[in-house]
Amino acid sequence: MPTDKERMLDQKLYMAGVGELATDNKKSRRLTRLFNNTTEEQQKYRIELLQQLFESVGEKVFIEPPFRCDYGCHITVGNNFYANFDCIIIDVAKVNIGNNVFFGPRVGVYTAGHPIDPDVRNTLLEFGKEIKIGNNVWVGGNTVINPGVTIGNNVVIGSGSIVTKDIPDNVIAVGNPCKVLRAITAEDKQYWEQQKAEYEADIEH
Ligand SMILES: CC(=O)SCCNC(=O)CCNC(=O)[C@H](O)C(C)(C)COP(=O)(O)OP(=O)(O)OC[C@H]1O[C@@H](n2cnc3c(N)ncnc32)[C@H](O)[C@@H]1OP(=O)(O)O
Repeated sequence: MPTDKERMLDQKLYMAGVGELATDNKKSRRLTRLFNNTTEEQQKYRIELLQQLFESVGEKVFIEPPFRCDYGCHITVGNNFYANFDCIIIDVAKVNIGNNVFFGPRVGVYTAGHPIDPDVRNTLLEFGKEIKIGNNVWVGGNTVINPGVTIGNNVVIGSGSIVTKDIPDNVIAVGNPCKVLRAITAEDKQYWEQQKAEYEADIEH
């Protein structure tokens, strides 16, 4: 017979807050409280706390406090991750974040769902669906990523988007519900490389 935690990670209905889940949740509350009480002088300690909190953490990870999550131990973060203030990750299922991912302020990554039927919902049975975010992704501020969504590689999500369906590679996607606005092309690369060259020629070294 599986435990509630095993059913949760199998993306099936489970009862929150019981058994091992209660222990995991308490650990996460403690670590996020310690993290959110750190100062900017405590970067090394911040990383140590994230290493205890997350399933795995890459190099050069910077999360602006305050940060909140349900369990932490279901979150995998790649290299060069930056999350601006007030990021919330509800990780009742796995959340996999690739390399070079930037979050604007108030990004919500919500794996959790509740039954549509109120009688079943009111029993407090719930479920989670995994979220995956690829490499080289910038997620604009106040975006919500819904349960089960996969965002591809080289993607920009506009501010205030509600991402309800998968987003393919190499696009800008915006809105509620979030839809592809356009592809990211060689012209974008050329434009931004030009801007960078101008900066490098201009700036005092
Ligand atoms: C780490 C950090 O990120 S901190 C900084 C946080 N900053 C942000 O969150 C800003 C995020 N940036 C955006 O949302 C930008 O609008 C981008 C990057 C998605 C697009 O920028 P641009 O390529 O310059 O797009 P542009 O302004 O030309 O808009 C193109 C069209 O998309 C629409 N659009 C742009 N952004 C959005 C959005 N977030 N939601 C809905 N529609 C949008 C525009 O209204 C415009 O529509 P139109 O063609 O009908 O006039």
